[in-house]
Amino acid sequence: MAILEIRELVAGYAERVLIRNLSFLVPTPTFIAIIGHNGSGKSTFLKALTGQIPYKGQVLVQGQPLPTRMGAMARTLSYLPQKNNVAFPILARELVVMGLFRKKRMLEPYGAADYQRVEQVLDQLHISHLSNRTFTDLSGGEQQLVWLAQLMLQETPLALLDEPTQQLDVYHKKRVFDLMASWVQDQQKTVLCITHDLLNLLPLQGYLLNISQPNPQLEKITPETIMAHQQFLENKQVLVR
Ligand SMILES: Nc1ncnc2c1ncn2[C@@H]1O[C@H](COP(=O)(O)OP(=O)(O)OP(=O)(O)O)[C@@H](O)[C@H]1O
Repeated sequence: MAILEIRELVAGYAERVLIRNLSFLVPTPTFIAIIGHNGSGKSTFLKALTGQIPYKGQVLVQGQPLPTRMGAMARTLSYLPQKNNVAFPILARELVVMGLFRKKRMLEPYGAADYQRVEQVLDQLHISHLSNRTFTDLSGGEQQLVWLAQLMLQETPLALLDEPTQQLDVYHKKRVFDLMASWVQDQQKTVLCITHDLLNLLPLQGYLLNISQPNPQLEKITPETIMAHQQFLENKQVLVR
């Protein structure tokens, strides 16, 4: 049974279809880099998968349609949007621990073991020093890493990430791509990640999905395919749909 199957997905906004008849099948846990020009519809695709905008077609995870109830969806899928705002001062570790919400009963407090898990993921991201800092005081890149830590705690079979490395320095970019590779290889997760950092994909195993192409299809990541898509994106104008 396929881990993920997308059948004839059509999505977009009023009068503006951005994703047209997209179909692909992912047989085993894998990494998929979603690439394409600004405005080509990458975030729109993930918004459709997370039920934030209406779509036509089918999305099957382990043979089952994605649940529409938020609680049930949270067991299958974690999602890191491109922008995520917090309007109140909260310690980084308190934001991260919320990644365990679906494992808790209503109003059940977080305990020592939960905070230990938090410290583990902060350590994996090499940001243990941020644990006790006020989230709203952190830099853009630091905040991005804290959100990633929260997503890691959710431990869902499918993770959707919208430009998780956008604001990161080269060290943390590499760290995050390495971690995503390990979620797939060691934990059998399927990761869909929007990115403009094509060169960071070179050491990874998985697939590219170029949403700027007229009929996007999965292509195996190899140095040759990455360079071909890099050139395509550098030279082709944005497709106006
Ligand atoms: N709610 C909306 N209503 C109408 N149009 C929208 C809406 N949200 C996004 N769009 C438009 O849809 C197009 C695709 O947007 P989307 O965010 O999917 O692009 P993207 O490929 O993720 O781009 P980027 O690389 O810049 O993040 C853009 O032209 C955007 O202006």
